[in-house]
Amino acid sequence: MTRRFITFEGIDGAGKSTHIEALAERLRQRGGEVVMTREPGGTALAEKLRELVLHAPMDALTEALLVFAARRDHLQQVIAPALARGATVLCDRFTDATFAYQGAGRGFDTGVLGALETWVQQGLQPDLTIWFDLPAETAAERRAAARTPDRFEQLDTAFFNRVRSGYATRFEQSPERFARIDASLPREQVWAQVVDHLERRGW
Ligand SMILES: Nc1ncnc2c1ncn2[C@@H]1O[C@H](COP(=O)(O)OP(=O)(O)OP(=O)(O)O)[C@@H](O)[C@H]1O
Ligand SMILES: Cc1cn([C@H]2C[C@H](O)[C@@H](COP(=O)(O)O)O2)c(=O)[nH]c1=O
Repeated sequence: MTRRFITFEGIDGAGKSTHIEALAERLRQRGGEVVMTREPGGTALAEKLRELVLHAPMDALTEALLVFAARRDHLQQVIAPALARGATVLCDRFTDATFAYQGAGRGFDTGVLGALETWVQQGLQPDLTIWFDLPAETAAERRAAARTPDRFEQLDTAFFNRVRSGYATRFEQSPERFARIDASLPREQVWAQVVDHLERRGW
């Protein structure tokens, strides 16, 4: 069975969650185990760290260390075992989010983030990263209609413009790994782009 590690990225409110469940269903219909998970989170320990990262005041280094600590536990307990048994793992956010939010958004040293990435992941990278890209203003309008904001969602458009440019930098560094989706379009057209990228890979 083909093991695949697919991650979903984008600024808050980009529309990732809307499509992950549908993609899981599509892949299940083709046979094989599909594991849906998220970061920060995905294990009991990592979900506790998620609560802190999303709600407790802290500086950018603390934030970066906590998301990587959560990631290490998640990789050890969930992602690596699932990939080893041949499952497809769909993960709502991964390390590109750390470069985008803590790196570009908060201004934290990306060299340090790169060192942590190497230590924590030991070379493991997603096979495909679906990046839901849209203007910060559009995402803010969607979030406003949807929910109570957490620590990140309270930040201004300038922060989310930096986060978006952080994703663009990661995209430029590894274009073969990324599928960039125009997430400003209506849901059906966003989904059609997701399917098109999978079909291009024969998935
Ligand atoms: N293409 C779309 N057009 C208009 N609204 C959308 C579209 N896709 C999703 N939405 C709406 O925008 C809001 C945010 O979507 P969603 O929760 O899927 O985003 P997200 O990227 O998972 O956000 P977060 O990462 O912050 O959890 C929801 O209310 C959702 O219904
Ligand atoms: C993995 C990761 C996440 N974040 C931020 C990005 C979001 O604002 C939240 C997660 O919320 P979501 O609704 O589940 O998308 O956490 C981060 O700053 N750094 C990271 O590495």
